[in-house]
Amino acid sequence: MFVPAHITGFFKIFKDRDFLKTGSTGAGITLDKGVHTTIKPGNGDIYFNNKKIDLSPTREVMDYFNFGGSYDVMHFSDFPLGSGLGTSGGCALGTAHEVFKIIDTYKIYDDNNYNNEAVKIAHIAEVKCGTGLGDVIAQHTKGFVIRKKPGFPINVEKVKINNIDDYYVVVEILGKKETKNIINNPQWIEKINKTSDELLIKLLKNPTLKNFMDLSLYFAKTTGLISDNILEICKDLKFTIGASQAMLGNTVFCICKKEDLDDVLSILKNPIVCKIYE
Ligand SMILES: Nc1ncnc2c1ncn2[C@@H]1O[C@H](COP(=O)(O)OP(=O)(O)O)[C@@H](O)[C@H]1O
Ligand SMILES: CC(C)(COP(=O)(O)O)[C@@H](O)C(=O)O
Repeated sequence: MFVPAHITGFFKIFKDRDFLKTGSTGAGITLDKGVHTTIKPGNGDIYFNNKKIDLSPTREVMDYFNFGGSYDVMHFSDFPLGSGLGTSGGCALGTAHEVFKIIDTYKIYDDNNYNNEAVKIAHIAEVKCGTGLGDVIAQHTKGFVIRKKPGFPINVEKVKINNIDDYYVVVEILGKKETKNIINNPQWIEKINKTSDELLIKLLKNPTLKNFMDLSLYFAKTTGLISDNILEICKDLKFTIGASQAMLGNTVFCICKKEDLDDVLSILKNPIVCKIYE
């Protein structure tokens, strides 16, 4: 199962005793790169790019199904963990889908039921582990996704992108950032939430990629989440549709048209070229 990476530009945090009501509002885009997950008979081990690790959201999904003992989960990811590209969410959602395929060999569930249950299980795993709030819902929806309400029932707007093939998303990963250190910190929550309310309204009024990028950079700067280094890179990339810091990572991302791609690649040191994935 392939689950696309997801870049959040801006978001607001909602915590609730009910994990299904916990989540985030905000906006982001999914990419044609992400994480492929398979499951095979084994000992309950988790592998990430062939390295055995105990990845908490994946473990959470396996435990939900009491799946620990007899299968291994293999994640093959285009991006490292901790880069603000929804990799943990992709691992959780891919695991949930693959487990469903195995446990329901008699097709008791119809595909739509699969989908809904897999998304809920993966979302709960992310929220419980502190590794995400809205990625799974965005990765399930795919494309340019505005999340209007947190958690479930899912309430999102999938924005139609005309001439989607004209756009490139270029990312550069400059380091790691643990999501849980931000979304569980009261000071950060306060900064994030007082900034993001107006942004959602502004984007819904003018749902363009340009406006998304402008609002994302405003969010990254106003909350203080953006690093000085990434802020400088974003200034160098102002000729593009827009550039900002992927939330929550130490990663810069920009959206550009094909005619500007070579100039972007000349500025970034280790660029990864992606497309928007719907
Ligand atoms: N080597 C590792 N072993 C176990 N867990 C890891 C390892 N490297 C990263 N992780 C975990 O992966 C998760 C990454 O989630 P997150 O910070 O949300 O990053 P992302 O933006 O990739 O989703 C964190 O819980 C982190 O502790
Ligand atoms: C921004 C974030 C809270 C974390 O995203 P990541 O670092 O990619 O796990 C995301 O889950 C969201 O709610 O939009």
